[in-house]
Amino acid sequence: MAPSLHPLIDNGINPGSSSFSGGKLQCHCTSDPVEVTVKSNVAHNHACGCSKCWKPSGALFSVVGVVPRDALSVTANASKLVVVDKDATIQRNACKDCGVHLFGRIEKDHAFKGLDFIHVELSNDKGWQEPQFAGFVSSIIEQGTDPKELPAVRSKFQAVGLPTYDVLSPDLMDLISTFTAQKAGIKFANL
Ligand SMILES: N[C@@H](CCC(=O)N[C@@H](CS)C(=O)NCC(=O)O)C(=O)O
Ligand SMILES: [Zn+2]
Ligand SMILES: [Zn+2]
Repeated sequence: MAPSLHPLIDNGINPGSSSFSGGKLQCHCTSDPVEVTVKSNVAHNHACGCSKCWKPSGALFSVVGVVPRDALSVTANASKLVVVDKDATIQRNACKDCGVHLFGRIEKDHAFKGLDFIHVELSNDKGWQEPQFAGFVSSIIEQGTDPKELPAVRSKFQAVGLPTYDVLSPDLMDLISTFTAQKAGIKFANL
C-alpha cells in the first residue's frame, strides 16, 4: 500500500469555505482533552514534510496553517500543554499525554510573529481553508523516506493540485526576505 501523505490530501482536496470563521480543536486524549478555540479561518494552510511539525500516525506530512494569535485561546485542560522545543523559532505546544501539537507560537522577532500555527484536522468543524501547497518536501528523506520515492511523492501532490516546494511557497519566501531586507534597512530599487 502506498504510504499516506496525509488524510486530508490522500483522497483529493476538499475546498474550504470563504465564509468560515473558525472553530474548536481538540487533542487525541479520550478523557480531559486539551481544547483550543480559534475565532478565525486558517491561512497559508499547507503540507509540511519537516521533522518538527506534528503528523498524524502513518502520515509522511503534517498539514499546518496560521491564524492570528489574538484569535486563539486554550479553552480546556491548558495544564496539559508543554512546549516541545524551547529553542525552536516556533514554540510548539503539545499535549503531554497524547503528544498532539495544539498550536505553535512565535515569540521572537520574525516575519511570522503574531501568527500561531495550527493543524485543522484536530477540528470537527467544516470549512477550514484547504491545503494550498506542499513545503519542505525533501525533508522527509531526513526522516527515512528513500530519496528514490521523492518523484512519486511530488507527483501525488501534483495530481491533487498542490504545487511542491522544498522550503516554502514563493509568496511566503518573499514575505520572509522582505522582513529580512526591511530589518537591514534595505531600500527597494525599481527595476
Ligand atoms: N530539514 C529540517 C527543516 C526544519 C525546518 O526548518 N522547519 C521549518 C518549517 S516548519 C521551520 O520554519 N521551522 C522553524 C521551527 O521549527 O521552529 C527538518 O526536517 O527538521
Ligand atoms: Zn491529549
Ligand atoms: Zn514544518
